[in-house]
Amino acid sequence: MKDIKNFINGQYVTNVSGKTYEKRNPVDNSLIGLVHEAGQPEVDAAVAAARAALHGPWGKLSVVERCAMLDGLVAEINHRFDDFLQAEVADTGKPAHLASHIDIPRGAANFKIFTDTIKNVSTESFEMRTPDGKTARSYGVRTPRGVIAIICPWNLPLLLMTWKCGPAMACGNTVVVKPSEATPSTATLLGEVMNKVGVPPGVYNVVNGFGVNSAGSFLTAHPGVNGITFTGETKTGTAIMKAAADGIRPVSLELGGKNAAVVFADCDFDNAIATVTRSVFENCGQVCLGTERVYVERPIFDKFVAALKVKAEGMKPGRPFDHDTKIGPLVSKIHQKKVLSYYARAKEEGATIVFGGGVPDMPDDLKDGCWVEPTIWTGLPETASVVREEIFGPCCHIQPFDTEEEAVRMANDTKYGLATSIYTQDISRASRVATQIEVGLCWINSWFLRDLRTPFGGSKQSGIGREGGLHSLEFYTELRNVMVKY
Ligand SMILES: NC(=O)c1ccc[n+]([C@@H]2O[C@H](COP(=O)([O-])OP(=O)(O)OC[C@H]3O[C@@H](n4cnc5c(N)ncnc54)[C@H](O)[C@@H]3O)[C@@H](O)[C@H]2O)c1
Ligand SMILES: O=C/C=C/C=C(\O)C(=O)O
Repeated sequence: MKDIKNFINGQYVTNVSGKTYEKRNPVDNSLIGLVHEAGQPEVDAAVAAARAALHGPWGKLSVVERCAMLDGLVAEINHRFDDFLQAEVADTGKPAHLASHIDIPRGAANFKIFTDTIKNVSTESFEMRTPDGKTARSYGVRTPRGVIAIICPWNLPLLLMTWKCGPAMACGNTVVVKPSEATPSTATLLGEVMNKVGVPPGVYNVVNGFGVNSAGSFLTAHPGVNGITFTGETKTGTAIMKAAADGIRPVSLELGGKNAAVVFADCDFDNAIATVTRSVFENCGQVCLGTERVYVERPIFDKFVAALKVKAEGMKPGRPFDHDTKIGPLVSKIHQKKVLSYYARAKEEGATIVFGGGVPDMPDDLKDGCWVEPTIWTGLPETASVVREEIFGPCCHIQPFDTEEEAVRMANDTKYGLATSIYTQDISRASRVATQIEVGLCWINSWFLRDLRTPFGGSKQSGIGREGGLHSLEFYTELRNVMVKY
């Protein structure tokens, strides 16, 4: 059984309170280990260590020296690929082939993209004539923002944590990470790698625990934190934004979504089916960019529904390392209960259940896992709960449409604005629709393809700010203007 501790000032520590909580395997509900919950003392110690590290050897490194150290981190994460894979799969239950193609490679890539970016960043300079006839020149100076609080969700634990840690550290900040209570292992494991490559103590810290009245809220309320970057539910984003207001700390928020796929009759049908299958069911539907609303032009509606049903029927649930496993469990019993409540709601509201809607019949040794069936609904109005509210499970509602205007109107009819995918071979129409959809991320004939230099983030109630490439500098650095007269 694992003993999952906090990582503060380069040391693995438990806590003053002695409080622990169980981490269970979502596949079969077996006990993975005990997590030592960080309380106020541990959060205080982590923030103090991060503050001290800013003024120690870390703060004295040049950009090139800092990036060289982080490139060593990239190599060591790749060297310990299997350790991270085992830890992530144990925490989440996700299929190993998914984690080995998405989650773990991004753990390294999310540092590499920012060491490459930061080494080549310039700032602007202007010259002006002064009133007394002399000259003045301005130039920009970027400095680290300071101690960054990083609060992460459970669906892509290593990917989403390093997506914040990478730019934060490449820009010279120090960090205190609060992983999700459901998935503490990879963030905690990364501490070993930080020590191995010589990242000074206090630069990277991990406090495990929950949100309210636990490590999460202690961290966001801490006056020693200079910025908060958060990924999680929109309602949590609201709470964190309120906490950040005291002391006027900036936030970067990646929040919830209720993403649409818009499928036109002229699409490459096989590509559309294959890609929507991924965007609905991949990671057991636990991807913020995932599709829960599918709009299909009427001439191909029946054909599309039938084809997606065949894909859902082929989604064999199973253990992460079984080669024929196509879908894993949800991350926890709590989340399984939430998703099943929406399955029940859809039935009550009169949905046609094309496939799924319940719990799969699992072998005895897996029956206690957090399993749900991949599910497809049709026949509901746009006002139905499963069409309006984020479920974050392997399910979608498919709605026909007759005109482009109707499709755009329905896709935009949500408080969220995270991601959309559009399927058509008419590039003019694709561009026309993409510029009307109110989201931060729009894929055409594709989904979840990522160029890490591009701006990533949500509109409306799906987030604040953009992270990726140069865009991350806005949050992770302070830009100072210096003017000299001569
Ligand atoms: N936009 C994105 O890039 C993105 C990516 C992944 C997940 N998400 C969203 O995250 C949600 C699923 O993840 P989740 O269930 O872990 O989200 P969540 O909001 O319940 O928790 C996220 C993190 O916040 C912490 N937390 C909760 N309340 C807090 C508080 N008051 N103060 C400080 N910390 C607090 C939790 O402990 C956890 O570490 C979904 O809504 C999904 O859409 C968004
Ligand atoms: O579940 C949400 C996925 C988010 C993905 C990213 O933040 C990324 O690919 O950088």
